[in-house]
Amino acid sequence: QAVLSQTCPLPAAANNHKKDCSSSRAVSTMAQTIKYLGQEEAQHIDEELFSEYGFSVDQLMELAGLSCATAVARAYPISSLVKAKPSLLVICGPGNNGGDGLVCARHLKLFGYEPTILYPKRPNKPLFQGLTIQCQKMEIPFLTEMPEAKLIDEAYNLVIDAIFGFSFKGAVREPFGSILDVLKKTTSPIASIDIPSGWDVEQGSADGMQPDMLISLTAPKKSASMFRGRYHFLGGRFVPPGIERKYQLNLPPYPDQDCVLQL
Ligand SMILES: NC(=O)C1=CN([C@@H]2O[C@H](COP(=O)(O)OP(=O)(O)OC[C@H]3O[C@@H](n4cnc5c(N)ncnc54)[C@H](O)[C@@H]3O)[C@@H](O)[C@H]2O)[C@@H](O)CC1
Ligand SMILES: [K+]
Repeated sequence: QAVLSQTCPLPAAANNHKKDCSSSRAVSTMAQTIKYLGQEEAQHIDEELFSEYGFSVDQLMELAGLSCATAVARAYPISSLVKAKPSLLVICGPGNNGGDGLVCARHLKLFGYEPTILYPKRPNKPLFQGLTIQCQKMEIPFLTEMPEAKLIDEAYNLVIDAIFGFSFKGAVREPFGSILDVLKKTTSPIASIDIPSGWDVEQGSADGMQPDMLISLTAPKKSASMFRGRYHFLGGRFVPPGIERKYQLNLPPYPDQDCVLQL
C-alpha cells in the first residue's frame, strides 16, 4: 500500500498555508495519511466510477476541470499576476487529461482570465468536439503551433499543462516531445493537471519539467511525492464512499463546500 512516509506539522485542512509544508512530501490529516495511487490503481478507479458507480466521462471531466480552474484561481489570483493581461496558455493533450484542460480553460475564462489553448491532437469523438466548440464559443483563441519558450515567457502569466494524465506510458511521441522540450525551457510557472506531463506516473522524472503547481485529481499518484513546486491541490470531489473504502484512499475532508483542498 502506498502511503506517505512523512507528516506535515500543520493541519492540511487549514487550507491557507502555501509553502509551509511543501518541503515535506507528506500529507497528513488528523490520524489519516492520504494514499498515493499507482498507475493501474488509478485506472481501475476510473473504470469503476463509470462501470459500477454510474458516472459518465463528461460529468467527471466537468467536475475535474472546474476543480483545476478553482485551484488555479486560488494559487494565482488575477490581482497577483505580473503581466498587464491575465493571460494563460492551456496545452491540451490527446486524452481525458486534455479534456480536463478544455473544461478548465472554459471556467477560467468565466472567472475573468484570458486563456489561449493549444490543442494539437484532437480525438474524433463527440465529447472532445463539444468541449472544443464550447471553448470557441467562449471566445477563447486556439493556437495553431507551440510558441517558442521566450514568447511564452513574454506573453503568458502561467502555462496549464493538460497534456498527459495517469495513462501516459513510454517514450513521448510527437508533437508532444517538442512541446515538452519547450516547456522545460520556459520560466513562466506551470500548473500541471493530475501528473506533470512526461513524468512516469509512478517514478516521476528527474530531468523532466518542474511545475510550480500540481492539481491531483481523485487522489495523488505516486509521482506526486517527487513534486517540488509551491502548490499541491487535491480536486475532483466526487469520490463515493465505496471507492474510498475499497482503495483505502484516506482522503482529507474538503473544507465546507469547496471543490479543492490545498495539500
Ligand atoms: N478517474 C478520474 O479521477 C478522472 C480522470 N480524469 C482525467 O483523465 C486522465 C486520464 O485520461 P486518459 O486515460 O484518457 O489518459 P491521458 O489523458 O493520461 O492520456 C492518454 C492519451 O495520451 C496518449 N499517450 C500515452 N502515452 C503517450 C506517449 N508516451 N506519447 C504520446 N502520447 C501518449 C494516448 O495515446 C492517449 O491518447 C486523468 O489523468 C485525469 O486528468 C477526468 O477527466 C475525470 C475523472
Ligand atoms: K498533465
